[in-house]
Amino acid sequence: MTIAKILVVEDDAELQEALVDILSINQFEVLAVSNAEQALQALDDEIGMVFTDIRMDGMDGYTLMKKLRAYKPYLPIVLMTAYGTVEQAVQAMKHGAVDYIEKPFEAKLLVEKAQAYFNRDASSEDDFVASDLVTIQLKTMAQKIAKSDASIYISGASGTGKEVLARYIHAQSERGRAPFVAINCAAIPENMLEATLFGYEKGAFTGAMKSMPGKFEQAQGGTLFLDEIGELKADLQAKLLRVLQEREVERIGSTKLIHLDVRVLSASNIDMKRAIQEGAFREDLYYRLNVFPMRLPALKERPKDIAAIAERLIARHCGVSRVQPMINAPAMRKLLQYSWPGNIRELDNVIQRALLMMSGDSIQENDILLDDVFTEPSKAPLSDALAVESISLDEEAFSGENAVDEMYEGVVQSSEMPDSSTPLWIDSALPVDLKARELQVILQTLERFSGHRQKTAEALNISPRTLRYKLAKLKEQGVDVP
Ligand SMILES: Nc1ncnc2c1ncn2[C@@H]1O[C@H](COP(=O)(O)OP(=O)(O)OP(=O)(O)O)[C@@H](O)[C@H]1O
Repeated sequence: MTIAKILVVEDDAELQEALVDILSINQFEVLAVSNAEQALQALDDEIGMVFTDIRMDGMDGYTLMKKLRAYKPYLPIVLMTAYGTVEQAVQAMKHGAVDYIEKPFEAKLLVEKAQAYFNRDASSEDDFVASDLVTIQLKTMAQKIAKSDASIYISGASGTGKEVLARYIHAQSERGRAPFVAINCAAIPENMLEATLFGYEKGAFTGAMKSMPGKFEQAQGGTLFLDEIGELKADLQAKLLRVLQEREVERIGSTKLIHLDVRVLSASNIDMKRAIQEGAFREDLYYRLNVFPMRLPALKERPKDIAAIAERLIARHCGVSRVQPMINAPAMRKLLQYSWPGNIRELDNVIQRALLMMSGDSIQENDILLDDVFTEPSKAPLSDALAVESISLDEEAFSGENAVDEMYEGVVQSSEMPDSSTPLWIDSALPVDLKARELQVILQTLERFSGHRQKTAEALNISPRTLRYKLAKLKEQGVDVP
């Protein structure tokens, strides 16, 4: 079994050394790196917690946190902030950091945080939230087949929770305490995929400075999850088939065969039957992967999951340091009536926005910003809507007292009218949503530029004066502006 480690990301060599010493003395396994790029490279299933500095050359700690979150939604991340960035750290906690510590800190505090969060990775049975009959049945089925070593192929649209289901199957299996290694076949550059999957020996190709085990080897004793398997090119499909048949792998540049004890789970959101018919995917490989097929329905096909998963997402984003708000009835109705084309990933975004937007102690209807604010009524693509928005933002004339309202008028008038007989402006929810959308665009852009006003104004294509005016307005309304 692998030993979980704490990843420390700190560019100050002396501080890094001190952190490693303190954690090691307190019996934690530690891996230290000096920047965010190295942290992303070092990330594997052995990392059970991250302490990261915020200001670093290259990618900063916030961006790192977001990337880590996308890859490992439950990984505890603690930000180490310098004086003056605490407010931003608090803001970052709304986006998924579980905690922060202000520099300089005492060794005792570091150890307390490590003890509180280390390995509090929630990849447990409770992760796969199931409240709708269809998902409850799927979960029961998953529990049964988890006990066997059968290959399972999970189909379902993007964001329906295929990886969550795969983790659940692994956790329920006898391999549950061994590694779960996930690889997204579409996310790795084609020329690196073979080496990533099967490993390589030092000198096997230019840049192979040292030998590396592949994902198959890393998953020894456990489970390998091959996501977006439909993206594999023909030559790799043939190699994968051979590895699955022989249960042996050969690193690139080596002739030594390594025996594998790995269960393989795979998933895809493309129509594999069609890919086979079109000759893009090997039928023999598909049947080897698909000993047991499971299909995750779209979120709209399992409406009873919406409330339960929304609550779980709120709990995840609030962590231990923020009181978890309730979703009031009109807000919940809005969630239930929506079609969720992006499934749970989209629900996750909506919940994060709501947590950012809300001001009282519960999430209200206006805090729910759906992606269809523009697309559904006007059938115009979101990009068009944003273009309209940025044209409106551009208008200096809008820096007056009624600027916001004038802006919405402009948007409504310049939007394409729906063919239905209901005029757009009769939709009473629209101006509120548009205002909220503007707030969201501004805050996201500000965040992207770490609060830098000039860069934010340039990116939004508005003058710094207009931005200042809008930020002042937001502050007046009680919005926490970074
Ligand atoms: N049943 C569930 N309960 C709670 N959270 C869930 C559930 N299913 C999915 N999620 C959350 O939804 C997001 C998307 O899930 P996941 O990555 O598993 O989807 P996916 O189908 O594998 O997506 P893709 O096809 O794009 O890789 C993640 O944040 C995940 O934690």
